[in-house]
Amino acid sequence: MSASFRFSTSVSPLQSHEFPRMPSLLKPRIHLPVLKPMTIALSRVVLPESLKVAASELPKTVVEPAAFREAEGLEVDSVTEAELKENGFRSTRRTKIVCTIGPRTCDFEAIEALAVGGMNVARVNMCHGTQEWHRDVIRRVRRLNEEKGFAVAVMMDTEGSEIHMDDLNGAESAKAEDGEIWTFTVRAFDPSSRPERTITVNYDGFAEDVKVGDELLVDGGMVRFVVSEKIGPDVICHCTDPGLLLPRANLTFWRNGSLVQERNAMLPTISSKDWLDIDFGIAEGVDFIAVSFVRTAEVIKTLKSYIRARSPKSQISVIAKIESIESLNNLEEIIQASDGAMVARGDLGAQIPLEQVPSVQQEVVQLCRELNKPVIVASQLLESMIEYPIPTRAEVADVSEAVRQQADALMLSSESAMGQYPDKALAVLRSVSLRIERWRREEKHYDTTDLPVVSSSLPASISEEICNTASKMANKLEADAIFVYTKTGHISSLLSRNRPSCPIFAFTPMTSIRRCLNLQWGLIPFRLDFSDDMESNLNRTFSLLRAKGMIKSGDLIIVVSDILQSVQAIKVP
Ligand SMILES: Nc1ncnc2c1ncn2[C@@H]1O[C@H](COP(=O)(O)OP(=O)(O)OP(=O)(O)O)[C@@H](O)[C@H]1O
Ligand SMILES: CC(=O)C(=O)O
Ligand SMILES: [K+]
Ligand SMILES: [Mg+2]
Repeated sequence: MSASFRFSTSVSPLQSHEFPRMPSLLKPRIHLPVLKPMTIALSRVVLPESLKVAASELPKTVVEPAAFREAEGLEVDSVTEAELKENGFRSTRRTKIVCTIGPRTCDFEAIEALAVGGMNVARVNMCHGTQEWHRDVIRRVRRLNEEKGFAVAVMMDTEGSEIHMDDLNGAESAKAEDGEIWTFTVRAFDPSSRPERTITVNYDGFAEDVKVGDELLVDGGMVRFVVSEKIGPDVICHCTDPGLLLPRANLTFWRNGSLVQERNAMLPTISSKDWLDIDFGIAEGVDFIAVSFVRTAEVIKTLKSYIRARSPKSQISVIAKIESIESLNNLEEIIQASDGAMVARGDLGAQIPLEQVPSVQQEVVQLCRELNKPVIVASQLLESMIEYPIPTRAEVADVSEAVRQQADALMLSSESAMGQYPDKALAVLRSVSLRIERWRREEKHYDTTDLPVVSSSLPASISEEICNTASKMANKLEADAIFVYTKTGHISSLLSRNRPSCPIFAFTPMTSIRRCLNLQWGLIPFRLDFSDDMESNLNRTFSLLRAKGMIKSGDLIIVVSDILQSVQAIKVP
């Protein structure tokens, strides 16, 4: 067995001989003319009929995201700082981590522990809890960022119009045994009047739509029932696969081996409750809105123009959750219209045969990279860690595969929301990511594939070419880091997309952009005010970073900026 395959419990600092440095390379420059920044025209908001009622219920004022403190100098969190100081650039983690915040992790200390453990994005799922609960969580994340210099972004995940069970009147779960008779109904009950083994379903057409003989799958098959009789609003079923029913668990029904989806298709992707949650998210200044059960690109476009109209200055990115058959049918248009995508394997696996999930994951990850959109791989990565302190070997293999595919981010769901070991689960994602990334680099597995052109105008194409060139240069010269100075964040995403072998230090004057960049592969975002004079920006950055011990003389840096369309290779003086 070669040394590089030897197991270690911690990620050891890489040996210096692994990164031969360029002997005496000083400032070769490739200069291109400075180009005018592009202006983006705002389109008018046209809400479809089905959304108009919901939208009219919303407050009329334009909501601005809450103001964030813009610190002086260079803003970076202590965890990144320590990591860079101790381990050097090469060993920083490239794959980002999203943690779902739930009852287990909602207090300030638990959120801080996740941030210290490497959480890049905190996700709140509007399926669960009240807006007040989520508001408290979002504000705690913001306080943590302000007090400790973190750039943890907040992602709000919409409930969507899936069919699901009620909240079991607050019970943690209910056990369905083999052969038991249960009633699924559209009638609602208060806790005192709920008949035994009766579940309310959130969708009025339910009893009309199911047929005797249909199979009812809870959470994609965790519990299974067969419909034996229909009595008015009540659907009588017997349990064929026993298990635990969890509050608000997702329901699908299957007929002759196929998912019944006609009815789902009539529900709006963004329900009236979702619009209220979206308004709440805009008001609270969330960084990402993840849209559940996206079916078409239209809904993404509508949401994006809605956000622009309500909060013109906000930087909210819209993430399309790929978790339905329709989303697969319209995949490219949906991803093109979005600011990123999530492979939401939980619901996806309830809609397509499980054995198709891995190839869909690979396809979505690849397509996102081609279209320059960040992609998150989500659900059941470390499911067993809800209960156990170590993952199964199969789970580690699954995480490794997502890292090997170079997805931008991995996501914890129940593991961090309500599991017993949120910090340990996070540590597993972190160490597996580091190990697999290092393995790829050692095997020189970094990508040299030519990515398709994404830019549609000349200035944008120039930026894109510069980023492709800079990444290739960084790989060939075995640079220590790429520095990118960006006001909008766009060029840093074009660098990230190349998956270069060294990390990318992204300097941006906006706190909100810094948070958004935290979802993207390989970017280490810093907040920094910079001028149009790149020479002085560089000198300032070098001295700030050197003072913090985060870079040292002789480090080879490739520099790109959206001020000056140029690539520079510089040795830190
Ligand atoms: N805010 C919350 N309050 C209470 N429980 C939560 C909360 N957020 C998550 N949970 C619990 O954690 C579990 C996993 O959370 P997560 O949001 O990832 O799953 P999910 O509901 O299956 O996702 P989705 O509905 O987006 O497909 C939930 O089923 C729920 O039990
Ligand atoms: C995350 C999510 O929504 C899913 O996996 O279904
Ligand atoms: K959701
Ligand atoms: Mg889902």
